Amino acid sequence: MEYMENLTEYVEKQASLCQQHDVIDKELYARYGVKRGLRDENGQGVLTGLTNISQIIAFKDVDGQKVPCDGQLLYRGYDVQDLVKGGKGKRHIFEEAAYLLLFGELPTETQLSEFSSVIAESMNLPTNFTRDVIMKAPSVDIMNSMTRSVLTLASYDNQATNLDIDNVLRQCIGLIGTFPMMAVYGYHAYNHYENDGSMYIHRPDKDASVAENILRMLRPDMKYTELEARVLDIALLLHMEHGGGNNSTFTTRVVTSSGSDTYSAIAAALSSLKGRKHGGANLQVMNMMDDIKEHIKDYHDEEAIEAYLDKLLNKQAYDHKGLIYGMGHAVYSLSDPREKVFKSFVEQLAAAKGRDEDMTLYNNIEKIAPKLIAKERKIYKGVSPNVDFYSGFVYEMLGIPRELYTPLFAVARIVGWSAHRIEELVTTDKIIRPAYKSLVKYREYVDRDAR
Ligand SMILES: CC(=O)SCCNC(=O)CCNC(=O)[C@H](O)C(C)(C)COP(=O)(O)OP(=O)(O)OC[C@H]1O[C@@H](n2cnc3c(N)ncnc32)[C@H](O)[C@@H]1OP(=O)(O)O
Ligand SMILES: O=C([O-])CC(=O)C(=O)O
Repeated sequence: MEYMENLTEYVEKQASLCQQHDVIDKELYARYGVKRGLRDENGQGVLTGLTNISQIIAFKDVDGQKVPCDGQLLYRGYDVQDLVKGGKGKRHIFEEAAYLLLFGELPTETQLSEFSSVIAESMNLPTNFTRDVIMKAPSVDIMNSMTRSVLTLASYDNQATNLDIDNVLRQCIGLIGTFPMMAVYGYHAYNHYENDGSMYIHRPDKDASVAENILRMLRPDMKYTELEARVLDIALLLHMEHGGGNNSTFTTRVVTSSGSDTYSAIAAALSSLKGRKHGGANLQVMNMMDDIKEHIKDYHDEEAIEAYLDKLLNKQAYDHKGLIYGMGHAVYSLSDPREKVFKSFVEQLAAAKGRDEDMTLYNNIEKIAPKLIAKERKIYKGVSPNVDFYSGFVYEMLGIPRELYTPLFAVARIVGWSAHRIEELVTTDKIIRPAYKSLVKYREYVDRDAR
């Protein structure tokens, strides 16, 4: 107790030194031509690599001018919206896109069936891993629990550091198969030990798809409807991949480039994804919506909604960070195509589940927030709702607990991380090491007794 009090006092005193010595005038970035966040104001990222895995389109060329356009996302050249349409009425949509991202081609029926079986067979953790690792020190933060599980899996792999492509592929497939278990079992352990809920550890069904198995392992009765599994399958497809530059994939590539092992690279990627400005935003959106609902009684009252959002931007509401979660994107301008797909079925789902009033609130935020952000921040490329805006609402309607929203993002994105790790190993083989302009001025050393 005394130690903690002393430490609190000490860090409060010392933190001001960090503030004083670590602040850098934003003007200097422009003066030295350094791009904050490695992007220019139009969202154009500093080029750091080449990739064949996916493409994000946010601008088009009109008479030699670069102009913002509706967003488009291509997985190995195929538009995700076409992948969603092509998967209509089918199972294994996630597995199909995973095959495409990992191996570069759409699978034939036989290839898909073989791959889906391999993934289902890979839903298999080492003996007692659930008891010894996942159930130990359970936490509300399932992303941390998954990270710990991933790092611990390395101890069970006698080829953990082998970087041969077949070995890395084996490890990646193993992680694609076990991520849903780490996430769902991690939740059940937390729910039991920290939340006084019941704990059930259902084994995955080898004949079920990844989406079906998530619902099966999550629910006490292991039951789900075809529609629920299909919606989750599509949600996973939409979250699988987003270029090499998104924070968690770039993390994967950076760690991979140093020659580190698969478990370490993926643990780092998980640590990145959970951040509130990246994959963690889906949880923040829902918590922010709770706060909005507490303060706004009439969801049709656009003036009241605007006033609340204005408070958010001015750090006077919710978490006082000045962000409207689920809005804005580092690259997209007019729209995020994934949000559009979500929206197309979220409306039907909301009507079926009697959530029309909530839908009205979402619609109004979607209409008002971009204009307000554009007014109060310097946005040069346009701002629109992103993939995280509706995903939490969809998961809520599927009865999925909030603790699993960001982990579900990881369950999908492990495929993109895997594809990029393999591409980095196959093709680049050069350590990533960008430069920082140093503002340091040389100082003569001062003896301790003379300071
Ligand atoms: C899966 C994903 O990762 S999708 C993104 C999920 N994240 C969120 O939803 C969190 C809310 N959104 C954001 O914080 C941002 O839009 C980000 C992090 C996604 C992108 O940020 P940036 O790359 O800085 O975007 P951009 O260059 O267009 O932003 C310009 C300015 O507007 C601000 N801005 C952008 N979006 C928002 C927002 N939703 N709320 C408040 N301010 C915003 C930025 O912070 C930036 O301010 P700054 O110049 O003072 O740093
Ligand atoms: O691309 C980004 O910066 C963030 C994003 O949408 C994703 O990773 O899906």
